[in-house]
Amino acid sequence: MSRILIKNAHILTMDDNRTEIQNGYVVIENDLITKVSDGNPSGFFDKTIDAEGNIVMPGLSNTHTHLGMTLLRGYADDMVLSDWLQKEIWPAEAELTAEDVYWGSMLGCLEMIRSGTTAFCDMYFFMDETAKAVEKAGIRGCLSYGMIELFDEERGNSELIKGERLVKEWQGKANGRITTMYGPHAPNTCSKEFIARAKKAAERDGVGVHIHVLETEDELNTMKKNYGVCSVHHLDSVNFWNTKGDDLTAGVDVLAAHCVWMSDGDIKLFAEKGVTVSHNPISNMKLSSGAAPIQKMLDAGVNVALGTDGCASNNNLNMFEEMKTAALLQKLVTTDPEALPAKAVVEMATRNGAKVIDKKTGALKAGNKADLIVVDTKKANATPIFDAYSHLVYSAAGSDVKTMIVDGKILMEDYLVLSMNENEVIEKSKACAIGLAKRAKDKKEANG
Ligand SMILES: C[C@H]1O[C@@H](n2cnc3c(N)ncnc32)[C@H](O)[C@@H]1O
Ligand SMILES: [Zn+2]
Repeated sequence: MSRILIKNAHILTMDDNRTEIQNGYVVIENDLITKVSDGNPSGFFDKTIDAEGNIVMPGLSNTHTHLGMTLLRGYADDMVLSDWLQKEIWPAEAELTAEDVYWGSMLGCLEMIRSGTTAFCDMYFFMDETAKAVEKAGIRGCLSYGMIELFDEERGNSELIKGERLVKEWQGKANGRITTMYGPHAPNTCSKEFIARAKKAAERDGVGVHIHVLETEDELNTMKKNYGVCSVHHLDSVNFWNTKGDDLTAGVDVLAAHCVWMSDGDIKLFAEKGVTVSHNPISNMKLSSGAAPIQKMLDAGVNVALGTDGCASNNNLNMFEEMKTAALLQKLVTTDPEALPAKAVVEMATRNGAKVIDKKTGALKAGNKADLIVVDTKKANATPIFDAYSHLVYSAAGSDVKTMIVDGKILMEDYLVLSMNENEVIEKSKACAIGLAKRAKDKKEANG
């Protein structure tokens, strides 16, 4: 058995009581937390980490990513979503290879480790490669193959097979660090019949579903024009939002990314059904998609988590930036400075996201999995700290994350990443990105 002690910590447990402990310690035995307390620890430890008064908290959960897209960081900016996807991103993605996605995913894992994200929910292609990267990097990943049916039944059949294969092969692998979901892309790229089939498969396999919904006003208008209802009600007619399953036995998580154009009725429905929303404020602002009504969702009792979206629309995976932006955006659009206070944002970025990834993460307490970070407070931007939540949201940087433990393993210690060769990942992913961009450009020119 391996025993790790983290001592002299300013602990934010993020448990049900949001207990905050000054001068506390955490004991980790193998992959689990066995004690979180103040006072003096006793016993023998294989490894002691002196937190020196730094903040120790659950690792952050990035609940909406397209990790292989990390290679497309900065590939096409300053465009409207439909043009951006159809004219730039999808043609480039058509040139992706398995090797590209492996190194893009490794790069994404590296960036997440360096900025405090211990777990993420992904939807992309060549997912075996992302799974291999997660296995190697040591973090936690909830992976879905992005199924784009395009209202073509035959294409839908083959997409569903790919989605199923990921679930069958990877669910629970890497000591449970890898989990899976079904990922029907969106209600304006997939028919509701197809999305309903994906949901049924998820219930059968006991895994969740991950979808984009009401990201743009254009989606809302198109759905209303074509079906007479918005995306949320369109999919409610096939029970897509039910988290209990048709037979009310097998509960599955439903993760809805963006949710910018939600009506009050949609919000009420999500609260009743127990849907988790992944709010992606930076991507929504960058693509001018709009501002999701997050304070309203929280008031209605919706479980709202936070995500960065892919690296081509953000353009990074830094959850500290996402936290600050989320808070500022709600204050701006509601003209209410009390909207989305710092503590609520930290809840979104930790425990709320953890609910759809692994229910034994997202809070530091005995019995939970040991997924945590140490945030360095010996910094100018961390002086003084009157309130730890305020510091994390309004002043801290991703690069202040000093040490990370996932599943009881130290992935980064004192700013040194231990689970991969950082230079190799940067060089290999850069070479892949250059090759990918060149193939995409050549193809574009050949097509005139
Ligand atoms: C899984 C699929 O989702 C696409 N994708 C990436 N970003 C977004 C977004 N903001 N909205 C919709 N789709 C997106 C990826 O480019 C991939 O094609
Ligand atoms: Zn997305």
